[in-house]
Amino acid sequence: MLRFSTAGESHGESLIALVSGMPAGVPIEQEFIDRELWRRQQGYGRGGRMRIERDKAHILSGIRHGKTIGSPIAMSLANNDWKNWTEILPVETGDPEKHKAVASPRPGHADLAGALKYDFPDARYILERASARESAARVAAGAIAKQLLRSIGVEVASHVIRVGKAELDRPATWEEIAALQAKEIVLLNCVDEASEARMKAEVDAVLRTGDTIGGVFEVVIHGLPPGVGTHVNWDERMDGLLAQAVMSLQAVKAVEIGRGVTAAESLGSTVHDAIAYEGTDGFTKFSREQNNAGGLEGGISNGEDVVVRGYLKPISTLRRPLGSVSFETREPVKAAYERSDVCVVPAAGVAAEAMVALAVARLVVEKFGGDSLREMQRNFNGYCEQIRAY
Ligand SMILES: Cc1cc2nc3c(=O)[nH]c(=O)nc-3n(C[C@H](O)[C@H](O)[C@H](O)COP(=O)(O)O)c2cc1C
Ligand SMILES: C=C(O[C@@H]1CC(C(=O)O)=C[C@@H](OP(=O)(O)O)[C@H]1O)C(=O)O
Repeated sequence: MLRFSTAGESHGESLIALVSGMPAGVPIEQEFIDRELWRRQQGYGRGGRMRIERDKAHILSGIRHGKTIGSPIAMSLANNDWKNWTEILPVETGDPEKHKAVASPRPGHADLAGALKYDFPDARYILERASARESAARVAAGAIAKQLLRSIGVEVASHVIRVGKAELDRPATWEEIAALQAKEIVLLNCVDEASEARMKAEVDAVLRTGDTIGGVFEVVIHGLPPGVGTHVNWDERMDGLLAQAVMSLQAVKAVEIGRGVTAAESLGSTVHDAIAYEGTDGFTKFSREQNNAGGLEGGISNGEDVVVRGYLKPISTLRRPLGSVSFETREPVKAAYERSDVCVVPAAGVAAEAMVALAVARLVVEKFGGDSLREMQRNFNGYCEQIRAY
């Protein structure tokens, strides 16, 4: 089974990503992993920390001569900011005078719930792990999954469709979304310049007022054949697995598959994607004129693009903080503020691509099996032949 986990705290020495269950023989480009890490660091509205970090994956195991060898893949990512925290957060017993307490919990962050749960007098050790710094390790792991998917022609990409009240005002094509991944400057990762300008204005407004803003990103999986995922068990449905994968990202508060949200207020006759048999150059001759289902029916891919949206709440650390209570005195105080991002929708979209790629790669490995890439590709090609001849 393809699995992954991460370790590391925001201001610790490094992050770790561990991916196991990858078939042997998958070509892995270091440059691609680092490019994905770079993409996650972009976006208009990020805070001072992104000027300190230059994320790069250091491969520790599982890859030799540019290919996976079937053993677990371990990668480390250095935190450049660590050197500024070695005295404040030493591994060995430290000087209590140097401890930098987070003594007034931030509404919306993990501070209060975490301090209560783990029995800490302040929230420092909670935010260290709750921080979305961890999503960098997910992106390194996701870059491995993406390279596996690429070897059977499956691509994953994302774009931003909303920042605050500014919305992308037209549908985006796969080609436009895919082209965004190659862009050198990522403002708000939007396919439409005029919409992006309106999104930027939303960020500028909160930068002025000391507030923060959320939004919506969309992840698209392109080139997946029908039949991945299953209806037979609740915990094997692809829609459920994608929802969990994306919802687990920091600040994501809702996940939508296809037109899931507006479908709830629409009629069946307009929502469902009528089936035709037109002889296209797809996996089969069955086709659809629209894709409101977002490529999934019964938790199974249906051959259309799989479309997953993630809804982000506004960032919880505010330059103009909300009311809180001091852990020490129990008196009303303003919530803690050191520095913060104000908008992370593009970055969250890149992290969600990684989560989606990992979830789909797991299902692909389950379906097509394979200790080696050649074995997996043979099974994949045989299956494609079978559904073509259906
Ligand atoms: C890429 C990214 C960057 C983030 N940066 C910040 C930040 O600078 N400040 C902050 O308070 N929250 C930030 N967050 C959100 C918090 O990590 C998140 O709200 C917190 O861990 C609580 O989890 P929850 O919102 O999922 O409940 C970021 C989230 C993402 C995805
Ligand atoms: C470090 C990253 O994001 C961090 C996520 C984050 C949070 O609370 O989630 C808080 C900020 O950290 P700091 O307090 O050190 O500025 C962000 O910069 C990153 O995305 O790589």
